[in-house]
Amino acid sequence: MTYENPYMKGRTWPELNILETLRQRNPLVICITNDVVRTFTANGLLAIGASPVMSECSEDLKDLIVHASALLINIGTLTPDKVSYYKEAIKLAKTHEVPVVLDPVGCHAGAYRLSVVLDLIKTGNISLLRGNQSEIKAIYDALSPDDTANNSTTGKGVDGAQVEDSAVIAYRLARLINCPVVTTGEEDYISDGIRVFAVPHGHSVMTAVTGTGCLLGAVLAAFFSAYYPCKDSVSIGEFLAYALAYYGLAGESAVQVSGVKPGSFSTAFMDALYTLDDAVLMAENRIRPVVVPDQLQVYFIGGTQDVGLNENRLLSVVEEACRGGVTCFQFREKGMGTLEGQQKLELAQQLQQICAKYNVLYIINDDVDLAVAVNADGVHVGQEDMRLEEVRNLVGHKAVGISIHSIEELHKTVVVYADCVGVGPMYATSSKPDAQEPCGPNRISELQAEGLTLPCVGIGGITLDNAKPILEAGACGVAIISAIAHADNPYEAAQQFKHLVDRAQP
Ligand SMILES: Cc1ncc(COP(=O)(O)OP(=O)(O)O)c(N)n1
Ligand SMILES: Cc1ncsc1CCOP(=O)(O)O
Ligand SMILES: [Mg+2]
Repeated sequence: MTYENPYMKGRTWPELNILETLRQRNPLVICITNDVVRTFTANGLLAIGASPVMSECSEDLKDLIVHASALLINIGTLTPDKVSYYKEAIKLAKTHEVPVVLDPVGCHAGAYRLSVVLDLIKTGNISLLRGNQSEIKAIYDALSPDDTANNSTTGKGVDGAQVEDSAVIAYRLARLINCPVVTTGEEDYISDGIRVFAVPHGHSVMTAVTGTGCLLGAVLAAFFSAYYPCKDSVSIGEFLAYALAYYGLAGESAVQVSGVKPGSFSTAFMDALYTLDDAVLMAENRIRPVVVPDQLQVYFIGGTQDVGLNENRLLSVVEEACRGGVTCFQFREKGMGTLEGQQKLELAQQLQQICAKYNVLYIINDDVDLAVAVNADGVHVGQEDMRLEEVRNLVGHKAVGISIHSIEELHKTVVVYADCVGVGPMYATSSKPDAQEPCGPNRISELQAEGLTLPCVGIGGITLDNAKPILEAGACGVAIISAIAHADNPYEAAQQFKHLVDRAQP
């Protein structure tokens, strides 16, 4: 039986034909790249169906940029005289609305490289930053406004070492510099500053072939040309996750042919980039949504039932809460007199626009069909709602949250299908008439001692005065209805919760 979404009235999301779109467009990718990888990059771009051109001076670039779909700047063989060219290229790209991918090769290994990269980022016109985990961490450490960044450098030379919390760093850096960040390593991560995805594809032999990292930067640049036609059905973060998955799958399939032999692999990899198609990409990708603790810090929940059944009031409270610094919003429309059908759909879309404006993660409560119809960032379900496995099948790479009240419920929950957890009620609540008995903050540490590793928030009866023990017990954040929705000033309330969580966390 085919799945009917009541909000979509026979309409379905169009199939994602990313590779076909890219190949049809045959995008011109201008590469300002390093001396070591030019041929490999050009061959790789041709193999994926793009059109490469290498450019070495601005006189030439002025002519080329008008036809370009993307510009790659790779600082691999950096010299001082190249820096003004990079800057001029970025300026030209901005004038012609051409996306710029920056590959900050080796910036963790030398202060000069790092200062150049920071200068280029400061132009505010980088569309995607792609580096290995050490490079991305070095940039994050240099730009991070607080002392949460650890200024130790990891890795030497241009090959990166594994860096803990790469997903968190990608998310934070994407927000800091306002552009998507890809960080590659044993597992790759991409964040657009709202969502985070893990892409566990590729093969270790790829690190034995010089230029595989640099070619990835060029490939990601080419993918920008295929994003526009897909943008209504997939976020830029998820789209770039597909690009990473394609690249890694090509690596895996090449190894099947070549074996673990760098020379033969190199040839087989070009063949695989050329032959891999959308059917394989869609069927075999192992892209995983990741919820990082930062996304859950201040998790506001609301529906018209929380604001006197007044839609406009809800819109304004949510906008104020987003402006005040909530990191996540859940649309929970539930109870007597609340909206249904088309009216609920329209309100969900308006709320989604507000969240997008403030880079706030947008979750739908209970109503999986609605989450699919509006293409929300995620969905939250409880123990009595749709089964997690079924939810996962319907929502693909959206974030999935689950409620857990007790150790018994933890044992009943198939956590592999979930990405985060709401634990509660922590305290007595008047916002959920059918809530269970309060379980108190210690329930969080008990669940973690019992094996819960997913990031979690406490929920239920939380105020500024009783939030701290929840964070001390191990929650990443607090989920709140009334303390924001009923506040005289929801903006200030949200801001105070954000300060409280920031202070409580290292
Ligand atoms: C973040 C978060 N945690 C828990 C809940 C409660 O979900 P559920 O138990 O399904 O109850 P309802 O909210 O559906 O009444 C939640 N919504 N969000
Ligand atoms: C949805 C939900 N789930 C458990 S308690 C609760 C209500 C939280 O609302 P409030 O923050 O007003 O207590
Ligand atoms: Mg529910």
